Amino acid sequence: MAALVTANDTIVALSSGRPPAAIAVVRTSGPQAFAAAERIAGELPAARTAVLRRLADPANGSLIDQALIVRFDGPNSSTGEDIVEYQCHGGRATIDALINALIGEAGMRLAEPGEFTRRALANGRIDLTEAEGLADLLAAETELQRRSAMARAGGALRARLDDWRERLLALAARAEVAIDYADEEDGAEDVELRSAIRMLADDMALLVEAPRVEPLRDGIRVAVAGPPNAGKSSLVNALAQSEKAIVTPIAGTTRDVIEVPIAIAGTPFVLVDTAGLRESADVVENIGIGRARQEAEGSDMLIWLGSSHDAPNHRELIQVVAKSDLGVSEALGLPVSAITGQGLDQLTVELLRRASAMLPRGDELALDRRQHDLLSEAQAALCRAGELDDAVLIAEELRVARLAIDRISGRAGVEDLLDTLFGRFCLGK
Ligand SMILES: Nc1nc2c(ncn2[C@@H]2O[C@H](COP(=O)(O)OP(=O)(O)OP(=O)(O)O)[C@@H](O)[C@H]2O)c(=O)[nH]1
Ligand SMILES: [K+]
Ligand SMILES: [Mg+2]
Repeated sequence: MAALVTANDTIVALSSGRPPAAIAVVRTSGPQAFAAAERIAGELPAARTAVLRRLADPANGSLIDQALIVRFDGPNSSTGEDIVEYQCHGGRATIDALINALIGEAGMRLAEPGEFTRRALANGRIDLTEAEGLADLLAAETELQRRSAMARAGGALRARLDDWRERLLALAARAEVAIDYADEEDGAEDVELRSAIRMLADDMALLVEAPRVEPLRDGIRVAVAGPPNAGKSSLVNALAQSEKAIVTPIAGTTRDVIEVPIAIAGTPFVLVDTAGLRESADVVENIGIGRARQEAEGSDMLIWLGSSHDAPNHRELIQVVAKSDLGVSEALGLPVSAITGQGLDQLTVELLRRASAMLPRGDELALDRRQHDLLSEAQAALCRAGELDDAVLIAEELRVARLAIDRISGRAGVEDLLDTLFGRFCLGK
């Protein structure tokens, strides 16, 4: 893998949570990590053995703290570099004193967010899919999010990609042989090669079609839409069990799109309250209505409170008949009442039922959009290759597929992506 960062600097950061706390973990990684630790803590312990040491500031000899220190030797460390971890007392002043002493040493500086992980990636300790999984793991708030992120952070996707890459290289080698012996017409070998290519394409197709990470990461977007005064905001509040949206008897109360994140049984949803759809002369309301239409079409699910004749086209449309306590005139749809609570349980069950088809199950592998698009590219190239006769063209499609796989794992062409990714990390990770 290409070197992505020049690691002449040794980086320092508080890797544990916000102080004060019982214990803080300060990490250093880079070529000066051991030398700095020796000056502050004295002789270093054997690798991967925690020892208690007095920490003193080399600048003036004053005692900073008594702390456990652990040393990890590169390249077999989490970053691939020499690492020293300090587990000191977790008071603000203690942490500051230690960090100041560390960055006072030659070649040492504060780390940027995600920089430890970035170095792990640059040194091939993890691949891009594991770094992305780690970012999701740090952000996970529900149990479902945690398990899915764990699978990716733990290298399940990396292993799959590595396997595919090996197979692609082997197929490419066979295609090269076919090019060299093109004149000697060995039809049997061609048929075998093409069927091996199609098998690989089928393997990839399974993951291309699997549920995606985004609805799990960001919550499944459920638009609540319909005519003015249909009871949309009341329904959102009832589902969220909290008065998030303004409710009045005045038609046209809601103008902006209001997002209310909720978790139902560990599944993340974002309820989206919208402006009532109607012809309006009001400029502001019209903007809101435009946004409401966009949400109604673009959301993962749509709860529709209007007449079924006016319902927008949506794959996941849930037709409800609101204000059922006032009597249900139209038999089509699920009767719900924000006032009595009728139908709310059935509605939640329906949301969960549809959600389960959109979400990766447990630790089932799932891709995000970028990974999905690249894997589709690879798979499409293999499908084309499986139909070709000319070994030169087959070899070219195999190369296209391998490049796409390499971009998923970060072996090729991802520099533009790294800043965005590591911006999501906390300091010290
Ligand atoms: N009886 C009854 N009244 C309801 C129910 N839900 C809402 N209402 C009333 O209907 C009126 C409109 O409710 P909202 O929730 O503001 O309706 P909306 O669809 O968000 O309205 P806009 O944002 O203006 O489009 C309010 O007076 C609510 O109290 C219900 O289930 N039963
Ligand atoms: K209203
Ligand atoms: Mg409203």
